[in-house]
Formats: sequence, structure tokens, C-alpha cells
Amino acid sequence: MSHSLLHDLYVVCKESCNLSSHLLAHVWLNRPNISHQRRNHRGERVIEHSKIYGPLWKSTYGPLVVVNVASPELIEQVLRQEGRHPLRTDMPHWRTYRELRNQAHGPLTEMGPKWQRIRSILNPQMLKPRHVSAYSDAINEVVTDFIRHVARLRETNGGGVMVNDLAGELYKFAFEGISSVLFENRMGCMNEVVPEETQKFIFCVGDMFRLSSVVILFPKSSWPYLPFWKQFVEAWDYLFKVTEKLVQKKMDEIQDKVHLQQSMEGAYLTHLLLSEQMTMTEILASITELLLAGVDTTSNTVSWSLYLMARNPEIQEQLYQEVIRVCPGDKVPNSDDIAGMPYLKAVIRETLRLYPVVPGNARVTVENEIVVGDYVFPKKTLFHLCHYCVSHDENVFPEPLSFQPQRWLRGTEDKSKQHPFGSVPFGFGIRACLGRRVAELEMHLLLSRLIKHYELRPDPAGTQVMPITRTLLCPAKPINLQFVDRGAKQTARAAAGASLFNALHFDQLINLTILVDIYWNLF
Ligand code: HEM
Repeated sequence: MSHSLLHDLYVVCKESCNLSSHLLAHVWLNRPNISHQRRNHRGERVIEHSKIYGPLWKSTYGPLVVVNVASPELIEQVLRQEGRHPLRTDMPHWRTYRELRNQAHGPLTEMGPKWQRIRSILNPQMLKPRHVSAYSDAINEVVTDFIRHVARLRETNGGGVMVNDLAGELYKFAFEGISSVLFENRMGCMNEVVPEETQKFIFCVGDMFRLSSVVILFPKSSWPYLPFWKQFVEAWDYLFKVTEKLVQKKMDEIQDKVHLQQSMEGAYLTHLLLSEQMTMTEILASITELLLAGVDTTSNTVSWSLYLMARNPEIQEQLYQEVIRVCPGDKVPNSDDIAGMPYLKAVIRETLRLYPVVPGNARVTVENEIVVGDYVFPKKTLFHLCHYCVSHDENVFPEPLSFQPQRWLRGTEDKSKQHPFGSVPFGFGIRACLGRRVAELEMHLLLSRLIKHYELRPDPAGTQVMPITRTLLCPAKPINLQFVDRGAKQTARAAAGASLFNALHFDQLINLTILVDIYWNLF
């Protein structure tokens, strides 16, 4: 991933938690502190705490003081009072790397008016439906490769039907998908032999996130003396180096086209390079951060939705029927087709309610004091918006643990009663997810095409997979599923029917028809 550490509460510097003590004394009277203890699933722990303390309580994370907010009404109140430049965390370790190497900041790490400027440049091509739908063809090519990849995995490692460690395989899909949108270039993640550079890039992304959570535990002044700071810097160096190479390649292509006076058709990177609103270093930083934010969020969500599909055959069948109605035969869905598939969208939406891959979201109030419930919080209060807890609250979503996509269908009673802040998987407001539309397009195209091709069934070993919080809400163990080829199933059915027919003589068939008639008349 991606938003790794984005939402990790460690990353907020001590000063940002300078809550004025007299206010806290007033708010927290008779409410004990809860110190941070790592249990397997942070979302569940937050639910336990909200049952004891109500929708607003304080936690301490070492030196940090965090105000937890766990009701849709109070989350709405915090988010609606954000100033013009909302801040999640100040990410000192990520920012320090950029300062060390004279790199710019991207949308994840930038703050204040500079952040606002970056977003105003990046937003249109990422969020406007008209622009985003233009990425359908590129993403569909990646989906085609993924379906081939699944077929290969079934044959080579899955006894003709199993695909093991779906989250790992979908990581490759998400990486390839977002690269094809950003760089307009393929990385070869799903090749039989993954190119060395791509492999190392993926490895460095993992390394950088892993080391991030270690580095941040130490004071900034000690970083230059820590061995893992060196590794952290090396990982970032490689990420920036590869991104730079890909951006340069695109620049050269554009130059060639200018020389040849050819028209400049292109997607995201071409647009950024041609619009000249950003410097080269700014483009580099933004593209790198978009890439980091856009991989394991998407791959984990699709993993959960396939897991849920396999365990809910009726829902899967309903989705399959919708897909073949909108896209019969060999028709490959595009963004217009997706618009006609409300059930597909509801399936993904409900997956994100049950498994919000970003289970909690940090917010630091920078510009003004904030009123939450009956209390006034000073500037620099660090809030933790407990999205997982709220979207599993039975008062917000009846039967919260059951997978019910119909909750999200327009015109249903469920939908009209829901609080709009009961589940906000992409955040809200001007600092909400920049990749939301692209992520949705990727997930909708992939899920619809997979379901058209394969019937998903659970692991025959009966393995239940629980979530675990590793910054994102991830499967605690590998998700393995059966992918039963629908085409092969139909051919087998037709063949079985034909052989039965051939085996019967004509007079036997007449007798059979009479028997069926008698049967129907009897009952
Ligand atoms: C299922 C997929 C995804 C989910 C659930 C998700 C969720 C989120 C959430 C909750 C935030 C924080 C919003 C806030 O603070 O209010 C966020 C921020 C962000 N996301 Fe995503 N995301 C997903 C996919 C993507 C993709 C594919 C990209 C890149 C193309 C992306 C790029 C970003 C960026 C750059 C930010 C930071 C925005 C800023 O601070 O201005 N995300 N995402």
C-alpha cells in the first residue's frame, strides 16, 4: 500500500497534540485513559472501547493524545468544520526524505496552500467521470491479462481450479492497473517472468512501508545514525529513480511526436507534462505518491469482495445475472455498461462497509478550534475517526455483520434511512481520496469480468479468513478460492445432455415424455 502510515497515529508529531489541559480535564472527567496495546484487530478493539466510553473518548499512544470519534453524527461534525487545508498527519519521515534529496512533496505529504494547489492540478483528470472513463480501455487490457493469469495459476499451481493467495495476485493487478493509468505504460507484473526492475520496485515499496513504521518510533535527530534509516532512504531512492525513468521515457515520446507534428493523445502523465502547471520534480513526487496510494487499497478491497462472493452464492448469482444482461456474449464491459450495473456497484460498496480498508482516519485540526458534541477542542487536536467501528454499529446498519449489497440500492428503504457518514470508505471533503474514481473503475471492471468468467467457491479446506489491521485492513491469512470456469461448466452440461439423448432410442424418448406428463399430472 499505499496509505500506509497515512492513517497511523504515530506519525503525528508531538506538538500537534498540544490539547489544552483544562479543556481535557473538563471533557475527560471520570473517563480513564486507554493506553495503546496491540491486539490482533484494532477495529474490534475500538468497538469495545466505544461500548464502554460512548462515541467520544481519549486514548494515549505513548506520548500522543488522540481523541476518538465513533458516531456518524460526530464524525460529520468534525469533517464539516475542517478548514481550507485539512491535515491528516505531517509525515515527518516521508517529508525528511524529500528534503534530503531536494524532491518535492506530493498530495500525500504536502500541507497548507501548497497542498491545495497540487490537488487543484491533479483532481480533474483523476476525479471527473468524463476523464476517468477514458482509462477504461487501458484498465480492461490489464483485466484481460489478469484473467489469463488466473487461468495459468489454476493450471499450474491450483489443480485446475484453485487460486491461492488472492491478495498477493491482486496486488500485481492493482500495481499494473494504476501504472497503466499513470505512466501509460505496462510494468509486466503478470508476465510469467516479472521484469527485474518491476520486481525490485515492488520490493522497495514493501521495504519503504515496513521501515516507515520503525523509523517513526525514533526521534528525528537520531535518524541519520540508524541503520534502517539508510535502508529507508535507499528504498525511496529506487522508487524515485524508476518513476523518473518512466516520466523521462514519456517526455521523449512527446518530443518525438512534436518533431513529427503528430497529435498528442495520452492520459494522465501526458496531460501533466503538457499542461506545464507543475515542475518536473513536482510531477515526479505526485506520480510516485499516487502509485503508493493506489495499490494495496484496491487489491485488498477486491480480495474481500471475491471472498464474500464465494461465501454468498445467491448474491453472486444475482451479480452474474446483471452482468450477462448488460454485457451478453463476449461483450467486454466499458464505463457506460458499468453505469447500468447498480448491483455491481452495491456489491463493492457493501464490501467497503464491511471491510473498510482504511479502518480509521486521522485528522489534525490546524486552523481553528472545533466543536464536537458538547465540547470545544483547541487547534492541533488529533482526532481519530473510527470508521470501522461506526460501519459495524447495529444502530447505524441493522445486522451489521451480514453482507447485504441491497443496502446501497437507490430507492430502497435501507438506503433512505442510512446516515451519510455511517460509512465513508474514501473519506470526505476536499482532502478525500484522490484515486476514488479510478479505484472504482478498476474494481468494477475486474469484478464484473471475473464473475462472468468464473463461479467463485470457497476453499474446500473451509478456511475462514479474519481481517487484521496492518495500517490497512488486510486478510490475516491468505485467501484461497476455487475459480470454476463457467464456460467449461456449460460445455460439460451440454455434453452430458447430448450423451443422454444419444443413449436413448426414439421410442424410449416417447415413453420418457409420457412418464414426465404423468408425473406432472399427478402433482
Ligand atoms: C479501494 C480503494 C481505495 C480506498 C478505499 C481509498 C481510501 C482513501 C482514504 C480513506 C483516504 C483518506 C481520505 C481522508 O483523509 O479523508 C485516501 C487518500 C488518498 N488516496 Fe485513496 N483509496 C483507494 C484507492 C486509491 C487509489 C487507486 C489512488 C491513486 C490513484 C488513491 C490515492 C489517494 C491519495 C493521493 C490520497 C491522499 C489525498 C490527499 O491527502 O489529498 N487512492 N484514500
